[in-house]
Amino acid sequence: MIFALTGTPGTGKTSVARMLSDIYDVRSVKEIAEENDCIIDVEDDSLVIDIDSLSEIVRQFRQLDIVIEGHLSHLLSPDVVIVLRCNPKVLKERLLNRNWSEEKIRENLEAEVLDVILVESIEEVDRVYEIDTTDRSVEDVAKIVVEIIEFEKRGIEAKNFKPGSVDWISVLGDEVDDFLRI
Ligand SMILES: Nc1ncnc2c1ncn2[C@@H]1O[C@H](COP(=O)(O)OP(=O)(O)O)[C@@H](O)[C@H]1O
Repeated sequence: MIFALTGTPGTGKTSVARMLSDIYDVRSVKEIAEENDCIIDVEDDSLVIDIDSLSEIVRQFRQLDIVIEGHLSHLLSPDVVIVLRCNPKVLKERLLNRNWSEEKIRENLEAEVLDVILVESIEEVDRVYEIDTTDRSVEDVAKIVVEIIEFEKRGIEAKNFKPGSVDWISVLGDEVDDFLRI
């Protein structure tokens, strides 16, 4: 089975994937794209990837149990998608530590507020989970991901962490304008 670990940049995919790599075969979208010559371009330190070719390649992994980490992983025809979420106020602090342009940070915060990756995942795949990482340690998030994977490997839907629990617009209230290009 192919498990996609996705989410807006800064939500903790790399950190959680590092913990999972002791248990599962974990690959990043970036490394699979590099190994298979699927990188079209690099724009503002983001990769432009040939998603169709990469999806074809990823299909070969279906016989294995593999976790693919990256904010495009949900677009590679996985069996299950796990979306990490993070309160935009916390996410903003994390992204400010990257030498990204203000515009790029705002775009990513806007995407998190508007559930962009969750919506894309639901459009792509039936089995989608959503974990709010805001007040959880990396270890706790990794434990939840393992629980979901182990349930799904047995053909059982993990009842907790189904999409719909996160609503940043309500949480942010009047502050939401600060995170949207208004
Ligand atoms: N659950 C968490 N609690 C506290 N800090 C976290 C958590 N997850 C990630 N971080 C921190 O947030 C930053 C971004 O994490 P990272 O794993 O690089 O995110 P992504 O791979 O989604 O871009 C890192 O500094 C990391 O240490």
